[in-house]
Amino acid sequence: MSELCRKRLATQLAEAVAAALRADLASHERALLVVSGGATPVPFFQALAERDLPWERVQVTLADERWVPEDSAESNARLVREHLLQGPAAAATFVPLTTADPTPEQGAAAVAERLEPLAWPASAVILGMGGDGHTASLFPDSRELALALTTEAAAVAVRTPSQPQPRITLSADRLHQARRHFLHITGGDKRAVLAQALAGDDVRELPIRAFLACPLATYWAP
Ligand SMILES: O=C1O[C@H](COP(=O)(O)O)[C@@H](O)[C@H](O)[C@H]1O
Repeated sequence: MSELCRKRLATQLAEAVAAALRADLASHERALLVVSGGATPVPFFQALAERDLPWERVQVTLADERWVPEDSAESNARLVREHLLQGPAAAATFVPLTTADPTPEQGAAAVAERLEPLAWPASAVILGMGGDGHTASLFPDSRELALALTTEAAAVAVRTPSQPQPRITLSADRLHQARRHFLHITGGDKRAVLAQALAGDDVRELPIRAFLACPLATYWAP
């Protein structure tokens, strides 16, 4: 049953995101979509790829990325290429968040430069959330959490003791600027974390709280 629910959820989210892109493309030449990685978005990517959109006018980037090669099983870019940029959606412009530099600290400036020409503010940001309340790569134990929550820079390199790889994340400021925000989560554990986040206000404890103050269309299924 939960598999069917998650599929329906992904379809409904894809319809809402496609509508957002269509609305912005009616008045702008290009529209930017910011997606998250992890396991949850796969059926959403597949459903969105099937939408009838002028994909050649759509730009796609990531909310965050592990600093790994694109062919790594851990790469969010690989996930986007394999599940979203398929069929007509392959005509979209995809801007990944990694470079050939050995560390995200060395690559962050080049990534920021690559992001600048995109059609900001993004039409939509689809956030995920981990069981620790992280979203994008804003983790409770990231050394650069305070920086990522306050900087006006587009992207921040982050080191997180709980995570095996260094990462790069869009800053909270850049994510906040989007015209629409969606949260895509599944399962009872994440519902409980969201309920906990809604009941408090310390962003450093549960970074998802940074996005609860403005409209956050929440898509949840068991
Ligand atoms: O590490 C990450 O995790 C979150 C949630 O992933 P999920 O597998 O639990 O869906 C994701 O939003 C983020 O982009 C990703 O880098």
